[in-house]
Amino acid sequence: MKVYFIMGSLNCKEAPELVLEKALKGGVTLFQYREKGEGCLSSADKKALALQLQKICRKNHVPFIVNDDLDLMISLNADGLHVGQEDGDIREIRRRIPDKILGVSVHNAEEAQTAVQIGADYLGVGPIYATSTKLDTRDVMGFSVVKELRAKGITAPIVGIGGIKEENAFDVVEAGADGVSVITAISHHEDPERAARGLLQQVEEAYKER
Ligand SMILES: Cc1ncsc1CCOP(=O)(O)O
Ligand SMILES: C=C1C=NC(C)=NC1=N
Repeated sequence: MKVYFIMGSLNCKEAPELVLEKALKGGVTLFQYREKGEGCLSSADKKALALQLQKICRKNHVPFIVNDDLDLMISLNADGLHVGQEDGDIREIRRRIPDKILGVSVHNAEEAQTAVQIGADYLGVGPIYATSTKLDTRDVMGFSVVKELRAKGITAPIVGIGGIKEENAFDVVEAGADGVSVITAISHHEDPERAARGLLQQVEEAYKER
């Protein structure tokens, strides 16, 4: 969970395969393929890219997670799925993929408790900081939302998400997250390997403080 890279074709300035190769070299520990936004790939093109990125994750022994698209996840036999609060019935999804990683986006303790009770394997919490990558986010929460979830007894794995970069990753982990998930801090960086390495260093530094 330390450095959870998320991206799709629209988030990359160069070939997504190349960005992912570099990010993995820099120490990314988990990857999510999230093909979303105006003009994103669909059907055959989306599946073709997903297969390419899955192959690269396999080669690097990093789990490959699919965002939202349960059918794609099943057809690829991916390692898991990440869903939001609105992406269909989480109970139903858990029932259909009992042995896969299931990540759920949550925004407060109530949503977190429900997700854990249903059997979520990790929680994506945010947006922690302002982000222009996802336009329909809830209000920016700051890393205190992570502290609150821990204070309310949520012990499940948590990644913070939203506007996270090398400069602020430490605070998110120090607040109690197990890692950070990022899109543009890596995908828009001219050297994705260096970006990933810098994030990993900050996360591991914060681990020592806990
Ligand atoms: C998918 C998602 N969910 C909450 S914020 C966000 C976008 C995160 O993108 P970035 O890391 O570029 O801010
Ligand atoms: C919206 C999201 C929140 N958290 C994570 C980890 N992934 C997402 N796609």
